[in-house]
Amino acid sequence: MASKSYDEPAENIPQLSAIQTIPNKGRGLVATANISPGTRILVEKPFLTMGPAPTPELLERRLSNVLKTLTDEQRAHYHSLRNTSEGSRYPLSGIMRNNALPCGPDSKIGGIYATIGLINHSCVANAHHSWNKTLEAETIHATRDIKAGEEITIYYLTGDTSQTRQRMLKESFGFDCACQLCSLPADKIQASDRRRKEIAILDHLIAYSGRAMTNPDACLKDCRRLIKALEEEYGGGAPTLEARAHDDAFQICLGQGDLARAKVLVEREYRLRVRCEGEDSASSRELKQFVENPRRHGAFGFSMAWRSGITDIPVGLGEEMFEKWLWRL
Ligand SMILES: C[S@@+](CC[C@H](N)C(=O)[O-])C[C@H]1O[C@@H](n2cnc3c(N)ncnc32)[C@H](O)[C@@H]1O
Repeated sequence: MASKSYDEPAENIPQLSAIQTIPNKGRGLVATANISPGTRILVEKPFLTMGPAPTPELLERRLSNVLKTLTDEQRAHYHSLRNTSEGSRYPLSGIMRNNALPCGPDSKIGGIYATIGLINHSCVANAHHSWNKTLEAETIHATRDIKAGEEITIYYLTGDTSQTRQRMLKESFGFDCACQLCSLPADKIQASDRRRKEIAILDHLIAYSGRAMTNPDACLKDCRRLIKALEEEYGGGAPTLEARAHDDAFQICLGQGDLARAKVLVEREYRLRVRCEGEDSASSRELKQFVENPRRHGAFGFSMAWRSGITDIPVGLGEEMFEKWLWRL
């Protein structure tokens, strides 16, 4: 896979962050101004990309060849990155494994970034990273309010209870997590674990084969409980999980021919997507067509038991009554 060196940012955005040393984590990125949710903090092209190779020897050789084509500064940066399999026969591949981000949701191509690659993990992250196909660059968006001086963090992995997370972070990335959640006293971590177990159970129930069709009412209420549990655990910092729960609720209503609720739910899902990826991301664009016309979605009209039209969205209800209507309480 070819490597490319990019020095110019993909688009002009104000400088909102700076690289600093973070206790127990090495380098990291810190906000230099107050940042509100949905703000695009960074857009960056990888200075090196690499796909899988048939053998470890070949991957190591390819990386070695690609590194020769980079500038001294980029090469030095690559060698400064963490390699948790130090001492192994394949040091360059170790750095790649520990630091690359996939160039797209299902992409096997990994990219190495001068700045984004220095963002540390948190189990309650305040930012989201995603590959923007149009810009051919990785973007970082704030998902929660970030105060000037606060560290900007992303998820290397999400979900799971603390023990499982710690084990997976150690196995996959070679570190003991020192994030703000993992540093809390035991009783607070236990409370978080309980919420995460509830989230996992609800996820499982909603996805349970055919239940959305055989018991849509119960499934819709589980979506609402899941969204509430996510808000409680992540404080708005898990918009992709919240978006997925809204998508499930959207499809349940569509399946019952309920265009009014489907429209409200897909609008909420769209806002969550935009908050973490921007309006120009592929998934935001795809969702926009369903916001404009939910009927376009293939799930529409499996049954027409809850039949409604878009004009049936109630107007003039207070927030509480509107939520009661939306979730069929
Ligand atoms: C992609 S790098 C991030 C930049 C890195 N801090 C550096 O100085 O190069 C990933 C490495 O950062 C450190 N790191 C990231 N998140 C961490 C966390 N939550 N707790 C402790 N160390 C962390 C670990 O050493 C991990 O292997």
